[in-house]
Amino acid sequence: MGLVVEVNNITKAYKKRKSKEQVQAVNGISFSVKAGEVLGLLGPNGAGKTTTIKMMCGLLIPDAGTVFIKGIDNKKHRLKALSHISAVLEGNRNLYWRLTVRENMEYFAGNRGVSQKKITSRVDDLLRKFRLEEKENELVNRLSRGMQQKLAIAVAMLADSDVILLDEPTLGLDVGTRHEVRELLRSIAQVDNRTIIISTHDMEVVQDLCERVIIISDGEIVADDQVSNLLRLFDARAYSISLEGHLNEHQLSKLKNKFPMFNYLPASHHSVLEISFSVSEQIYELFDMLRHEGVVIESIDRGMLHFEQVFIKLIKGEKTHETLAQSI
Ligand SMILES: Nc1ncnc2c1ncn2[C@@H]1O[C@H](COP(=O)(O)OP(=O)(O)OP(=O)(O)O)[C@@H](O)[C@H]1O
Repeated sequence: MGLVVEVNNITKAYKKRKSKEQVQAVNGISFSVKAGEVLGLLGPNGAGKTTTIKMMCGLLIPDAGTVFIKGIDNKKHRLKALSHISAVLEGNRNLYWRLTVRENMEYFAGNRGVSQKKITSRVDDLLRKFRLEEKENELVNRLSRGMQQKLAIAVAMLADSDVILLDEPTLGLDVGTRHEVRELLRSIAQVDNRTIIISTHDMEVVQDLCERVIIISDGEIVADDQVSNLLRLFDARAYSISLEGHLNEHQLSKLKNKFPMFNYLPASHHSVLEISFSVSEQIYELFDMLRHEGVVIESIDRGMLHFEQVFIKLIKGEKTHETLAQSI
């Protein structure tokens, strides 16, 4: 499979408004994306995800580094490179609020080069697929946030772009609409075999949709791997340990000093320690410590991890990209 997106060592600093200080939003990020890949960009607030997306779709020019879309430099041949991209940015900024749903679709279809003959059938098709037919004559500013978001994604689907960039597609949506948007994205990814890059805080989007995830923290990549690999790697080191009786304050603080990532759940006659380790040998250190403190272990089970916990570990610097690669 060919590379559709190549991001090479991009950096971007913003000037703070009132001072001369600079914020280094993106600090030397490189990655490439293959045709048909669904990639998640994850990171805490202010990590640099939106800045990265904006540099990919030509809304911001990197201070250094290059972005190639289908082998075309998006700085030197901006329009040609961008003809392969559709982007849905935060806040549905790509919609005209005083036009109706259908008018928006028709306007953008023409704008993205869909031939006059095909516009009606293409728009009808997408309105049906996105379940927006009943709202086709509604002004966009009267739509709910979820409908606006669905329309913004439908608009991005009008052109047959090779790459779809989505910035926070499920932000601020209720549970039902979030689910619906996830299902739509899944069908787009599966049926159309397009390259999709999604920046998100929504772990369900990552776990359900993305094959691969890049985690950004402070403008740098801290992990770049298949979601399944990351889950497996940390899953093997997560345990749920049932203890006789309860731990006292002193024992808890000793644990905290040595193993910062644990959950202590006291029940009536026993307690449960949910704990995960950065290296598996640490479990023996835990056994030693518990034995030394006279704590009796009732049972040990393998813990279940959700991607959210993996994410928190990576952000806390438990593993870097290099060490992850070595340990897989
Ligand atoms: N226009 C701007 N002017 C100055 N600083 C900015 C501007 N846009 C972003 N920043 C700063 O750059 C850094 C990266 O911001 P960015 O929006 O790319 O992060 P993000 O990962 O998308 O965050 P979030 O998840 O909160 O949307 C942050 O420190 C942010 O405050």
